[in-house]
Amino acid sequence: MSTEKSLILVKPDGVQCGHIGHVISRIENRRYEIKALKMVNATEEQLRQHYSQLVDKPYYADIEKFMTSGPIVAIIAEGNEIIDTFRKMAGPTNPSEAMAGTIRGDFARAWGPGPIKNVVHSSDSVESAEKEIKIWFPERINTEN
Ligand SMILES: Nc1ncnc2c1ncn2[C@@H]1O[C@H](COP(=O)(O)OP(=O)(O)OP(=O)(O)O)[C@@H](O)[C@H]1O
Repeated sequence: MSTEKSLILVKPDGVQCGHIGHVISRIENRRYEIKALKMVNATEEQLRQHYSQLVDKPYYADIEKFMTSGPIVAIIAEGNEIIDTFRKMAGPTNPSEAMAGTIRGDFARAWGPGPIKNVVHSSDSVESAEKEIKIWFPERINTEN
């Protein structure tokens, strides 16, 4: 048993299409605990930190444009092995590959021009979660609680 925190973002497409509640329900139905939650407008600096492995990719400008196209909801959720499990619950990065029953399979618009719009982000490791919680919740002094 390994209790972990994950940083989950409801991306601008998820907010605009009315899926905040759906994402929260998926978290709560799985009996994960929501430790913090807020709506924010992402800054370019936050995104450069969050997507530091992708800033050199040709599609980074698309990511930035998409992620600043509207508010996002940032959530810290905690639970047993939440990191791997929630990524399975979200489905693959490309929503056209995501099965029904996953968040992206159920709520993302699978095809269309422009950047991949896939409703949610969630941390991919304990280290990423710690880094991402600091980016999106800098006001939290003690991330242990
Ligand atoms: N080939 C691509 N073309 C356009 N956008 C992409 C591409 N690959 C990834 N992205 C965008 O960059 C984001 C981060 O990609 P990453 O490979 O980290 O996938 P992920 O971990 O499933 O997504 P996220 O980090 O947002 O949860 C994706 O969610 C998507 O919006």
